[in-house]
Amino acid sequence: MRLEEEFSHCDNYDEEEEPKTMSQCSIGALQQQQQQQKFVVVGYALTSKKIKSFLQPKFEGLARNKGILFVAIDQNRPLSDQGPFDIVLHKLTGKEWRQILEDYRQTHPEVTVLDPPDAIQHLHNRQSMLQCVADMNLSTSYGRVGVPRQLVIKKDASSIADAVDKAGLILPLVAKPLVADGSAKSHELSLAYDQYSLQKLEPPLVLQEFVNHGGVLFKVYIVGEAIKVVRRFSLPDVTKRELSKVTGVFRFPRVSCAAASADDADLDPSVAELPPRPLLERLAKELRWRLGLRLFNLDIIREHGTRDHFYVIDINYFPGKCHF
Ligand SMILES: Nc1ncnc2c1ncn2[C@@H]1O[C@H](COP(=O)(O)OP(=O)(O)OP(=O)(O)O)[C@@H](O)[C@H]1O
Ligand SMILES: O=P(O)(O)O[C@H]1[C@H](O)[C@@H](O)[C@H](OP(=O)(O)O)[C@@H](OP(=O)(O)O)[C@H]1O
Ligand SMILES: [Mg+2]
Ligand SMILES: [Mg+2]
Repeated sequence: MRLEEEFSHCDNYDEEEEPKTMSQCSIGALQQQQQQQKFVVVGYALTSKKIKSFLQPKFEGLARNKGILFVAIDQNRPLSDQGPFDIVLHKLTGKEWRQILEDYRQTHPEVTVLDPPDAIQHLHNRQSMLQCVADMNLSTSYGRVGVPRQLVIKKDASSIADAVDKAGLILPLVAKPLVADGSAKSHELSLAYDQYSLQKLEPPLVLQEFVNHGGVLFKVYIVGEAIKVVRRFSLPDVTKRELSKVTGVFRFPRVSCAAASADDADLDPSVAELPPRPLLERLAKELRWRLGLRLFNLDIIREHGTRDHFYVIDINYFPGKCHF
């Protein structure tokens, strides 16, 4: 079932209505509302960090006014004893949890599990994450979309320089932990400027060619068939001059996450121009199908000096700051 269909019978709710919190709704009023129409019940299993960022009271109130109820899943009780749910929304890691969800999907085909755990697992490895984009080889009259050239190093830091040389990768390189499981460590990235310093890196990792993109990236949020694009500040370009002078490996912070939105900044229009909508729609549609996911975002950059050469550098499941 399409995500939009799940919510379609909520469409007669007044969007402008002021959201009410649970405490504002009297039990009687809630029961009356429940009798009048069917609620869409979303069972959620999220980390406390995610609950804080995503399930804010205002959002829950707005959802309730639209006929959508969020109910916490108790991880200490069997999932089948809870609910009934129309949707299970989750972002937890661990083999045990994945198995619980897979079993539940088999026994409850009428419930939409957002999203299937195996499909999400695909994004937890930075190599398999971008494989779909590479396979797609998208090239249209609006532009082309690829992934930066990259190399996986499973172990042995002393062999990295040779491997990079053999693969013909061009410095500087972005070093990213191979596993992207949402842990703080999985977001510890660094930029390596010279061959000699590569031995300082800690495998397992992915080494990706750094693509100059004018210091701005685009985050494309995908929720079912809806997409939303925002600008974020990113790493600045590395000039040839800088590359010839600088040596070493430099850790960098989660720049696109921490940085303020670049949407209102005074930017060079050729850098700030959003990627063409038809190109993003085609990319999103294909990725939804290939990844089997309905709730994710991707980071895409435009190669500086070009109008239409794009690179996807990251894909995240159920990201934090959806701007819908
Ligand atoms: N190949 C690349 N070329 C240029 N800049 C890059 C490249 N890869 C990453 N970056 C920069 O590093 C940042 C972090 O990289 P990436 O998005 O892969 O990490 P992440 O930890 O998964 O981020 P997120 O918080 O979005 O999950 C990007 O937002 C971008 O600024
Ligand atoms: O909406 P954007 O700016 O893209 O930020 C998200 C990141 O891209 C995701 O990688 C984070 O999720 P993980 O920490 O599970 O990777 C995600 O963390 P969250 O799931 O804890 O909210 C966000 O920080
Ligand atoms: Mg990213
Ligand atoms: Mg990421």
